[in-house]
Amino acid sequence: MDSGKLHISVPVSRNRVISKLPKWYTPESCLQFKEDFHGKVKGACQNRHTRSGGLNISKVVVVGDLYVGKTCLINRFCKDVFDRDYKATIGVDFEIERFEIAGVPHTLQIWDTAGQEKFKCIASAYYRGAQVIVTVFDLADIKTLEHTRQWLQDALKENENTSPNIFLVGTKRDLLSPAECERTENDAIRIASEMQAEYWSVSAKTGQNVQEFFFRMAALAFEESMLRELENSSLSTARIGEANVIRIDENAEAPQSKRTAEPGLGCC
Ligand SMILES: Nc1nc2c(ncn2[C@@H]2O[C@H](COP(=O)(O)OP(=O)(O)OP(=O)(O)O)[C@@H](O)[C@H]2O)c(=O)[nH]1
Ligand SMILES: [Mg+2]
Repeated sequence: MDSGKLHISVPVSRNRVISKLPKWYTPESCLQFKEDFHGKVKGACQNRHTRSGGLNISKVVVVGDLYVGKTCLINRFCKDVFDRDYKATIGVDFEIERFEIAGVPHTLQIWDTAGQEKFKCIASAYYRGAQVIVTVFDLADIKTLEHTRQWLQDALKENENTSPNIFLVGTKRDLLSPAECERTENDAIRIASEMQAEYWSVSAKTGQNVQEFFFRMAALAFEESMLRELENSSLSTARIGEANVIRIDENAEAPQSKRTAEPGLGCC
């Protein structure tokens, strides 16, 4: 063991293993048509060369109007549950999801923010450092789609020097007929292309497209993070541990699962 480092071997659950780059939702809604990971990333994964020693984390921030279904979407993926009763998110919550992608461990830190206006300034304090921004709207409530531009603008303001991956996600697909869904999707895809976002329609209630969306997002975030790391470490590379090994700095603050920020601090 390296001095000052603690090695923890925790297996990634079998349903979080991604071996190939997952496909887009539809070709019209997609920005990246490649069928496989970038050649440099595949090479690095095969040789298991990264600098991070396997502690590879992407921060995902989920934003959108109140009641659009952000929390339900995250809970469907992370816990495979659906709650029909509305419980507003107070400030922010977060979930940690660990994956093995192309044989390399990768973690998503998923920040679920409150849509209610009174919590906006608490939530926006957590936008900084996002590698992925997920802008969510309700397919059955068209004005929530119009508001996504503002949500994205606010999230990007806190990430000016980076280029986060952007997704636009329409929820509650189960509430719409196929014809209604198609009409709203056409509008959403137009807005997504203005935002330079990839578009997905999902239902947290039925689970439709939820895993597919999170796998695609995790894989693209992983690829970006690997490319960034390869660029930064072209001279000094270190061999990472075997897959499923996470190396944690003892001095680093350990992330806790599901933490709720205290409301009432600061400006709101
Ligand atoms: N039919 C249906 N209802 C959904 C779906 N997703 C969420 N809902 C319902 O929509 C309501 C709001 O869901 P939440 O996930 O709490 O909404 P939110 O965006 O997190 O809201 P805030 O935390 O206030 O920002 C709840 O009553 C859910 O049961 C879905 O896919 N289908
Ligand atoms: Mg919520």
